[in-house]
Amino acid sequence: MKIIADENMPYVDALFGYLGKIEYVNGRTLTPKQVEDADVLLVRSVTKVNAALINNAHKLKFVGSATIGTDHVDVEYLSTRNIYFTNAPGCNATAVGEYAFIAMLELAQRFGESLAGKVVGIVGAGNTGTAAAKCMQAYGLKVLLCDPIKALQGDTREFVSLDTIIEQADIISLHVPITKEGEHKTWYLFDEARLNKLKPNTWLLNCCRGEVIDNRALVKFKQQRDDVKLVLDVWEGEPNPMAELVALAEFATPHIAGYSLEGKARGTFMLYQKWCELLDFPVKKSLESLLPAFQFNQIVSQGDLTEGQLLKLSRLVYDLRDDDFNFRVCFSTATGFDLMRKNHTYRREYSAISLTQSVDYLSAGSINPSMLNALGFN
Ligand SMILES: NC(=O)c1ccc[n+]([C@@H]2O[C@H](COP(=O)([O-])OP(=O)(O)OC[C@H]3O[C@@H](n4cnc5c(N)ncnc54)[C@H](O)[C@@H]3O)[C@@H](O)[C@H]2O)c1
Ligand SMILES: O=C(O)[C@H](O)[C@H](O)COP(=O)(O)O
Repeated sequence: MKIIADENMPYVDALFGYLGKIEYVNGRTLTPKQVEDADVLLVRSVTKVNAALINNAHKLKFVGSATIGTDHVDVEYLSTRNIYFTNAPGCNATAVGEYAFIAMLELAQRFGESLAGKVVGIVGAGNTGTAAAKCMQAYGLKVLLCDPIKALQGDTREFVSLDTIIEQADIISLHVPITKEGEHKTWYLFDEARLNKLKPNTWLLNCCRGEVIDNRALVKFKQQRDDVKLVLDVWEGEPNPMAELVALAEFATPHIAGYSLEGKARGTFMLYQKWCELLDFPVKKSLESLLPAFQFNQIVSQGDLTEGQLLKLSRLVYDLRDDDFNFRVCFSTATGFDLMRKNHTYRREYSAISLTQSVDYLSAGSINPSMLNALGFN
């Protein structure tokens, strides 16, 4: 069996190696010729899987995308060809949630503010939005959720309108899929008119898809409204984001909010599980056995933990400043965006750290251990 896999997908050898011959490819430049004799195609979000790519791949029976988003796949076409398709819903939700939370801690520190006490509006309360909300709520922040689709589906959480979020939230974090049609379409959800409604000093984070914000309008808006702070992980026109916008963002990264080792491993693992299920093979491997122990896997706390110390602790698993710095150096070269993603050093999730507290830990005013556990620490 021939398995074609994106070179940026970890653990393919460990999970699929015994099933066939694996060939690694650059997902962005993959050609029809390269997939012609594939039985299995494993991709990430940069590969457009459509008739143009797989028309001549007559043996192809399985396409797996180790991602949450599916906007790069023509799912209808795959179904007309009877090719099984699966993605990996939720695989990197924790990574995205922690990225958003850590970015907020970073903004607070950079601008001499306290994150505690702020109201956060989450737009899109699915896997990543819920993971982000979990961190915010663990830290005691008031969270407003906007998800008209979930509300209609009977989700029992409390939801508010997007207008309410814009009016009331100090921080807005976007977690919707990109959709171009329908009542709830998200393409340019934040257009010029909506951006102009943002209240003073709003922090706006986009970790979902670049086109959810009209990037040109955002440049114009931010040039006039520097009180608004931006954290942008995704961009219109990837892998070539607008240079003006990168310069205006407080934190800028190349679509790596979901790039924790756990998140990427989970993505590949979910495809492996689906493939085994389909062939009625036993699942012989476990996700835990793939992950190495983290360098700082145990932390002993000697006392109070302030917001600044929580940020320092968070930087052990993920230092956003490094990615922001490296991105600004490399994004404008022809391959900079993709190379940074390819060579990205895997960060870990909070769960990679176990906390042990010394007896005097629980003093007044400290961030207590149950809060850290709720954030995701072990
Ligand atoms: N930056 C990254 O690395 C990264 C990682 C993972 C996912 N993503 C992107 O984030 C998107 C969301 O991921 P997820 O796992 O949370 O998906 P999900 O499907 O679990 O949740 C998305 C939610 O958005 C809601 N929604 C849709 N249209 C909306 C609208 N107009 N207003 C408010 N809510 C709306 C849906 O009802 C759903 O609950 C993915 O589709 C993907 O494009 C990016
Ligand atoms: O949809 C997703 O899951 C993310 O956008 C994904 O993690 C992006 O990473 P890529 O697949 O491009 O490596």
